[in-house]
Amino acid sequence: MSTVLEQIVAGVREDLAPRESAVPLDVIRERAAAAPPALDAEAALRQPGLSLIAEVKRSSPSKGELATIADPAALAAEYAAGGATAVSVLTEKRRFNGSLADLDAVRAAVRVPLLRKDFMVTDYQVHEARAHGADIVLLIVAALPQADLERMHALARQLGMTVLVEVHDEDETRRAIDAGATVIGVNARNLKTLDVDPGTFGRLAPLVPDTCVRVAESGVTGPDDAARFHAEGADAVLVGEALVRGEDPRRAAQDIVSVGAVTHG
Ligand SMILES: O=C(O)c1ccccc1NCC(=O)[C@H](O)[C@H](O)COP(=O)(O)O
Repeated sequence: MSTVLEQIVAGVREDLAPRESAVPLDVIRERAAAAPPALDAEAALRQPGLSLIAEVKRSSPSKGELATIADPAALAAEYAAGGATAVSVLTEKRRFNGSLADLDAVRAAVRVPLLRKDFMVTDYQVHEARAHGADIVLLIVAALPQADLERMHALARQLGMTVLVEVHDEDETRRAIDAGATVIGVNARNLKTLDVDPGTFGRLAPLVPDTCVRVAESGVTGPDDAARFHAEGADAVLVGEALVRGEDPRRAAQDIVSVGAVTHG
């Protein structure tokens, strides 16, 4: 029996085929090269305090529909107004009900760095992310053989993007470091079983070199969780469900960002 992650990746590959036919690799490459330069998301995430990567997430395999989000650009603008350092846009269609059109709409609406959140398994998707204005791409170690991880990491860096390399266990953390990752996301969610273990970040963060940006991903329900991850060494938290389910996403973003507020003087 295949895992949830394998099923998602199989669907992603199927959905990719018609896009590759409509816009061949050499064309998407040219579009990526012609896009306005990527914002330096890594530098933004390295600022003192706790950074928030706020996610536009309609649905998920674990929870089904989370929020309708008729206007992803308006939601992203609220996140940015609330102090989010970056906005993550899920572009996977089948399980998350996202799209590249969402990424385009958010790109047009906000000036903060944008993460294309998808299941990246080909170089084509990396060029595609850049062509649609992404400043950050996610590479999930569990979804990639090491050679692909290293090649796609290098490609995204060549295109000027920041790469968020996602891990869930010790071996994946070592593989991320070997691939040259400088921004490592520890996902509390096991993408094979969907179980969320809040202790994952605390266990793996000490294995991540101090030179890397450490991001705590998944299961952050609000400022208390964010404060705990910050105390355990997180430079940033990636939050989806808690923000999209709330009544006031700007306020919810502010509450998380204020956890790491740096006081001067
Ligand atoms: O969210 C899921 O159920 C999920 C299932 C399988 C693969 C990936 C999944 N989520 C992607 C993410 O990494 C999260 O959207 C992100 O970390 C935010 O998580 P949360 O704050 O718990 O919504």
